[in-house]
Amino acid sequence: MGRKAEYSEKQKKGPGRKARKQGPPKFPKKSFAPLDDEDKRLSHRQKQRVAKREQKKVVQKSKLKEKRTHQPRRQKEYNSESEPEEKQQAESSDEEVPKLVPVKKKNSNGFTDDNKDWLKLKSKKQQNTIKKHSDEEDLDEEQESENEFEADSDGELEEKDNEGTDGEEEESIDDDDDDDAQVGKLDDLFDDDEGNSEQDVDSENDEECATDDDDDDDEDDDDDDDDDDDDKLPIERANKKLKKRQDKDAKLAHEEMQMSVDQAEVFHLPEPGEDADKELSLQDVQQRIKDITQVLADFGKFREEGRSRSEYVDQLRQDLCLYYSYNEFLMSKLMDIFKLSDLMDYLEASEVARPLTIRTNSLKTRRRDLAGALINRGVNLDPLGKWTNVGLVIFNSTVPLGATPEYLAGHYMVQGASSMLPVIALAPQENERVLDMCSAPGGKGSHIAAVMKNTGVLFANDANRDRIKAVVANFHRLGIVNAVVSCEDATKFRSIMTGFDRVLLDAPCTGTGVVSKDPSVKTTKSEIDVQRCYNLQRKLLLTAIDCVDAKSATGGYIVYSTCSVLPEENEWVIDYALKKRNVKLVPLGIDFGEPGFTKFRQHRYHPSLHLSKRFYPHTNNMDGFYVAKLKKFSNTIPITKEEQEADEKQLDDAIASDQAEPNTAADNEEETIAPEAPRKTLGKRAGKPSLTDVEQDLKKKKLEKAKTKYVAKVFEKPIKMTNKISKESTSPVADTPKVKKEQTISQESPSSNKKEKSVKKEQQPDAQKNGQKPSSKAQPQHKTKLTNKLSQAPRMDVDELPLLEGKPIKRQNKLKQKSKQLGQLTKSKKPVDRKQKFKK
Ligand SMILES: C[S@@+](CC[C@H](N)C(=O)[O-])C[C@H]1O[C@@H](n2cnc3c(N)ncnc32)[C@H](O)[C@@H]1O
Repeated sequence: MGRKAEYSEKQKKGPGRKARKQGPPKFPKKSFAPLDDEDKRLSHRQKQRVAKREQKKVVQKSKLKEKRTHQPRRQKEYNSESEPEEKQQAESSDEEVPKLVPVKKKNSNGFTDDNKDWLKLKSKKQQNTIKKHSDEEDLDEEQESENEFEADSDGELEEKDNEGTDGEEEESIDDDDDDDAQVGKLDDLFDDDEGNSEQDVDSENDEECATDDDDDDDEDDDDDDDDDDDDKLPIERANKKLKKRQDKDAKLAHEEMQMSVDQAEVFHLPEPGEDADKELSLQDVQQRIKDITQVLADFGKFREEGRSRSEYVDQLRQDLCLYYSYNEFLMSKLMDIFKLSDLMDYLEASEVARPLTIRTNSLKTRRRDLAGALINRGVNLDPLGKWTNVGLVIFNSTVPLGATPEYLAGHYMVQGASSMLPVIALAPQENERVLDMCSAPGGKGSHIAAVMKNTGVLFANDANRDRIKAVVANFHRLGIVNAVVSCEDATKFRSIMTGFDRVLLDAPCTGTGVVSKDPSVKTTKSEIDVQRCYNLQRKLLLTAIDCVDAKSATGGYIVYSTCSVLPEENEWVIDYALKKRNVKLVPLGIDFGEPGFTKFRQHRYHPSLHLSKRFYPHTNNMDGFYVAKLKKFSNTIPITKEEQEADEKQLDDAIASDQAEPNTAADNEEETIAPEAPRKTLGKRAGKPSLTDVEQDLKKKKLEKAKTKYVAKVFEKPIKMTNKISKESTSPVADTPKVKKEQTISQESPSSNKKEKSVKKEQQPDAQKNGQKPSSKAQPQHKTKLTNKLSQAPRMDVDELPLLEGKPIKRQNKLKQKSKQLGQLTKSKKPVDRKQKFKK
């Protein structure tokens, strides 16, 4: 492109020149113009280089020829020592060039290329001595490569040289077969270039030395590589060099990592009692949990010398208890159930509340309509999952879900996702006879009735008289009309009614699966609680099986469920029933959840137990739950009547002893449940997954204790009201605690303080409390009567009253009412004169 420069004389300027085509560009003469012939004269040094290059090319061509024509001769010539002579000959005649081939055959390391694979120099010294022999040759080669380098920088020259030699090369190649020529040419170039590349290789080695001065191991390899490099093109050499460097870097990085791993600080497991000396923060504990987890993950690698696995596990258990506020018993159980990684996930998930879910009451509305109505009220919701067509998950709401018009109209039930699973597994049919053995507060029972479309008969039973009220209330609200509600001890139900198509046993349990809802489970459960539940559950399950008719046309199924994750309350119970009755496990018809255990520690269960399912908060985002479905295939009992009676007796004894056993729960409850007393459990919120029986007992005890305290405060005060009141009151020892008690009361219920004071004045002293014999029998009887009345009064625990009915608000008022009633009751009995006497 562009115009050609013209170096002739300037054109004369004249008229009309602007209209003419613009002339070629003009340069100052000879500034950028090509050199004339006289200017092409080479300097002395350049001429030398050109001569050298010519000479080299001739040598290369001769070598090429020699290779192809005298291949066998090579070996001989390699051994030849007459290099200088041969070199001279090669310079003198092209025909004699083949004889010169040995010049390049012996490489700088002193052995032939053919042997280089197995020969290696032992030391650099040896290498140097061998090098000396080829010094002369090397000098030449160095000179050549230097020339080449200079020529590279002198582009024009090189181009010219190549042009000059191309013809010759082509000629020599034409002599041979084309393919051979190509292959041969390349091979030979690689063979012959040893001298040429010497300088490059040296410089390369220098570089490497600079970077890896102390890398002696690599030295030999490098030397070997040098030989190869001699045969390579510059770009190949550069590539190889780069690769070599990368390999070295990778090797170094690996070594460094290995060193850092080896030198990594070994986690120090604290000695027993070491923690007592220092103050541990929660972060420290958390870090230690992480460290121990890491050690246990690769015990062989990270363990501290002389420490056993059990020591680490013990420390981990302690730390987990501390961090997540569990007692050691429950933490040990969980550590047995879950793998370490799963355990962490489970514990973490249990710290977080599960999503709030509701179940559409299909007797009154459709899920779509309900969702629309609630969305209009500012509820953000979604269908719960594909597995249910009635569940909705609530993300957030601007209105309380237990007080919406839809709730009050019975369009939905607030119910945990896991609570829907047992009914899905039970799959009740229309017009069947179904028994819900432990029904209160009626979450699953109402679900059953809805699935049955209010047809057939649902028997909803619960042993707890108070809780059964919640069942009635919920059934009314939800429009259930096919239910018979009973309040019986379900263990005796086989003598009440049998022949059911299906039975649901949502058994009382320890509630270890619902710690996110009730964190007290973490610290209150003990071995005895588990044992107690296990015994009751076994008895209830055998009864449930006995109540089912194996010949039912549509059913013959029993579903067993708990909100516990302990195998003792789940797989153990089912395994027991499989042995004692003609039942088999069948699939639940739920396609998620973990399979039930077929073995747990040293225990082995029936293989079909994998058909039962476990649901976990960390895997299913629902409360820990267990569901098993049994099919009764025969109404006969596979054990003899004696065995059956023996089993019954054994279970009864176990249950009785469990009840007599003092509660070892961490709250130091002193009271025990009377064996003959019905296992009255305290209320739960409607729709909330059920609390365990044991837990309910615990709550009951707490509540009763609180109430007893309250009553005692009211009725103990009259202790001071004896005739010796004035004497006693003067005694500082006797007075002090009483004053304290009064203060406590006034703090707790200021409104009733006056009445209490007046009661105190009138009441006779509690002789037993004072260590004296009671003066009259009537007084304790009266007290007992009132206490019993109180204990029979509806429980005031928040959980007892269905949250969704908004009753908890009344709790305080009820207490006040009760105190008022008591006050009035005692007031009416006050003799006036005593009051006046006291005033004086
Ligand atoms: C897990 S809850 C049932 C929850 C219920 N299925 C629901 O979905 O709302 C266990 C129930 O078993 C009851 N229960 C405990 N022992 C019982 C017994 N021997 N007979 C009948 N019911 C009993 C408790 O009162 C408690 O309400």
